[in-house]
Amino acid sequence: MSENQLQSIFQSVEKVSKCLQHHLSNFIRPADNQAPTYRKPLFSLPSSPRGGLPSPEAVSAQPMEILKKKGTTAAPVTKEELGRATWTFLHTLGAQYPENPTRQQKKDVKDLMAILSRVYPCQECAGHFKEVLRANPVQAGSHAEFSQWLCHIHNVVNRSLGKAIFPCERVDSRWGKLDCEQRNCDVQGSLTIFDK
Ligand SMILES: Cc1cc2nc3c(=O)[nH]c(=O)nc-3n(C[C@H](O)[C@H](O)[C@H](O)COP(=O)(O)OP(=O)(O)OC[C@H]3O[C@@H](n4cnc5c(N)ncnc54)[C@H](O)[C@@H]3O)c2cc1C
Repeated sequence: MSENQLQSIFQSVEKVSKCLQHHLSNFIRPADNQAPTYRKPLFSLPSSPRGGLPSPEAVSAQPMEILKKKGTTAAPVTKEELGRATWTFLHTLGAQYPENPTRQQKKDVKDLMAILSRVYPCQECAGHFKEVLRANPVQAGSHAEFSQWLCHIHNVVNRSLGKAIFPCERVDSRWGKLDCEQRNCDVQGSLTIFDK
């Protein structure tokens, strides 16, 4: 391949990179009081020799450079933060769960709980959750059944941690449906259980 062809390929990549950079800047914003620190494309042609080719080090170092400059190096997540985020996910799933779930939807939430009890990224919690599921098999025949079951198992975990028991009759007022324009996020249930 000639040097001109290579040059043309890298120019195309640079264009895509600039476009990506523009989109990424929507996700990695500097704090309000900080000036933007990084405006180069993720992948750019240096004005140095090597026939216009960027060094591999320069390319691979750029994303980390962005992270360092933006001060977004990850801090460890606590067990409590992980727990709150997971319960938010699960109760929101319960709030969105349809009145008449399809067979597939019922299977999916059962599988999800089983998988969660295996891969939950806190070993002690995962082991505990496995026992909770064994003693309290998933009930997902309807919205009410599933959201009440989630409330119940959350209370089982609460009790084991010495936390207050949540009144499950209030679960629908604590955990609403996802706030989404024109209910675009609603999960559709079947009219009959034999749809799928
Ligand atoms: C599957 C799973 C297993 C876990 N196992 C362990 C474990 O073994 N050991 C451990 O230390 N931590 C465990 N955790 C984390 C623990 O449950 C808490 O999330 C964490 O201690 C933070 O508690 P919190 O008091 O902030 O509120 P959380 O218990 O996280 O609850 C968040 C919010 O949910 C609401 N809420 C509380 N109870 C209910 C309920 N029954 N129904 C509906 N809404 C409710 C309240 O408004 C509360 O503020 C587990 C989490 C999950 C998701």
